[in-house]
Amino acid sequence: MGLLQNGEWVDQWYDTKNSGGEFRRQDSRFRNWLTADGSAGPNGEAGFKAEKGRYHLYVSLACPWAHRTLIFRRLKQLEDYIDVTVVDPIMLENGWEMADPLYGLNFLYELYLKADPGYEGRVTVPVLWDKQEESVVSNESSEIIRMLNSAFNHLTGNSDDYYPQTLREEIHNLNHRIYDSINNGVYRAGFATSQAAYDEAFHQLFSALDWVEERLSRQRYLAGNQLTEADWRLFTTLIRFDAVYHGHFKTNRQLLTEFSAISAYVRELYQVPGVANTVNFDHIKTHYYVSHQTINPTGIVPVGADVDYNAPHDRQLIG
Ligand SMILES: N[C@@H](CCC(=O)N[C@@H](CS)C(=O)NCC(=O)O)C(=O)O
Repeated sequence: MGLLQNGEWVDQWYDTKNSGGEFRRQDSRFRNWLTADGSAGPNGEAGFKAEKGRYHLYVSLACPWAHRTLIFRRLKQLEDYIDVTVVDPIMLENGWEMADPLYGLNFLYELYLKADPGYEGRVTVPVLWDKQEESVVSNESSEIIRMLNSAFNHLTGNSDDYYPQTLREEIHNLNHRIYDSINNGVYRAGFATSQAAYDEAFHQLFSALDWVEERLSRQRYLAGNQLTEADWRLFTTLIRFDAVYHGHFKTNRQLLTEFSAISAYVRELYQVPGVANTVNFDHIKTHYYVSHQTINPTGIVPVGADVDYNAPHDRQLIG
């Protein structure tokens, strides 16, 4: 685990010394948008037009942020339009490693340097790469899924919409609360290096999960009766919860299987056609337990319970 400084890779764990033991996530730096006609998106530069075969996704199957982009690639039938490289699950002193099909690189940081030799900071997945410009379109999953949601519709004919105009305000509110307390909340608990920082993250996480449980016991999806990006963003954290976060990140007030609405909801999303193929528990468990040596120095991967995500969910009875 490390970062780029002055054009060099430096092996370094997260620095929590200046923030009272709190983990603070670095903002993503590449923020352009791929659009149907190549016009500029909400931020970044223009010139990234949706085209078959032009873009490549670098993902980790372990990573909840990267997982979102794989789900959208599948739901939006983009497999023939955007190809994918999966990095190795174990991330140690060299950061993410891979057998790169495009340039024969071994490390993801080399790709970042190719895009920008002056890049400073952490080297993260997902990366949406433009083969034509040989640069990164975006390394921010929340924006990549919005691009995939609509930019290729005219090419694929798939107009399924997970970010509908009428629900946007609701989706923003949900995302805001869920990002801080749940998606990033599990990391804030797991990477905390002071009791106070851990306690705060732990309580925020479970109070948010209680709120989600209550909501999902009344309605089928987070924003009502329609499946939206807010659900997919939450799903990739929930599916990792019992296998990894509960033990490894010490988010152990209870297992997710002990929340009845949430666990049925996770099963429903898991059973959406194509989604189960994007979930790889082997990569998920190996990555966290083996890569985070400061948290789990023995590198032993706990076996855990066998949860049947294919069991009936009966969510169609709600709402
Ligand atoms: N805000 C980013 C976060 C991406 C991220 O932090 N990915 C993790 C893996 S789950 C990573 O690559 N970490 C490497 C590091 O921090 O050095 C997004 O949503 O795309």
